[in-house]
Amino acid sequence: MTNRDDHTVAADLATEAGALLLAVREREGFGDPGALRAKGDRAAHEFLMEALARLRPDDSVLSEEATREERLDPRRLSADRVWIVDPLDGTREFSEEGRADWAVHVALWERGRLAAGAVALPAQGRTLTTAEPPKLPAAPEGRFRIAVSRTRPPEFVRRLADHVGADLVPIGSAGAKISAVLTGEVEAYVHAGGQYEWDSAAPVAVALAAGAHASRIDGTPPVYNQADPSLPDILVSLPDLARSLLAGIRDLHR
Ligand SMILES: Nc1ncnc2c1ncn2[C@@H]1O[C@H](COP(=O)(O)O)[C@@H](OP(=O)(O)O)[C@H]1O
Ligand SMILES: [Mg+2]
Repeated sequence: MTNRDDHTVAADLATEAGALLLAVREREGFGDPGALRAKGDRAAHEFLMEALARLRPDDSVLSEEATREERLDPRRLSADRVWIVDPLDGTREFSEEGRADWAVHVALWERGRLAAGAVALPAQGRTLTTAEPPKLPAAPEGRFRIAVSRTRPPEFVRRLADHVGADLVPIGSAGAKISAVLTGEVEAYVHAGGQYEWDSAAPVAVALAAGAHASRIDGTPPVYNQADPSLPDILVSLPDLARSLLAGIRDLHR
């Protein structure tokens, strides 16, 4: 089993789950957003669980949509390889007609590091993947843009933006926001106040493979496949902006 195979598996499964989600949206319509969200979550989760069991039967899986018992299964903690998946990130945006800021995340954690990952953006018709990491844009000279949650923007990010000379761009889904950094729609993503490993594992895998900066907001590396999957804050940016963003965050927290 080569590394290349894992990159391709991640990309193919994310893309295929994304196609399923587009079909669910098409079939169900937007009349009952709660039902649409539930059907999307379930369809993508079941597809990914079945596909990983078939293609990688010896590996563990940590999925947002697993039951609490499945997520707490201690076998994952002694496994060498764990797929960390978010079948539908940006669930709220998925259920809003016309929005394209939702994603499917498939990452592979292997012996302490993210080994492969893919973020499908089905409504944007693209998948970002470690199989072929995106080429990063150059950082702008002057003001830049920081992506934040549409619904739960951390309180300090507004002050951070003023401090470092940036504008805020609200976007749904952690995967869509990190992808926006990698494709040049924004230059950074800052989040704090709550999130889980599946929200960031796949997009961080792609970001790191592309040469972007990805860390906790205190500058330490994000660590995955922990007993408690809470990973409440994250900073992803073009590499040249990381130093001033981390310094700005430190200044504000003093
Ligand atoms: N304060 C918080 N606590 C827990 N999860 C959070 C959170 N803020 C954001 N998230 C999760 O991070 C993902 C991106 O959120 P946002 O679009 O607001 O930036 C969403 O994942 P899901 O859509 O998979 O639930 C959301 O649930
Ligand atoms: Mg999520």
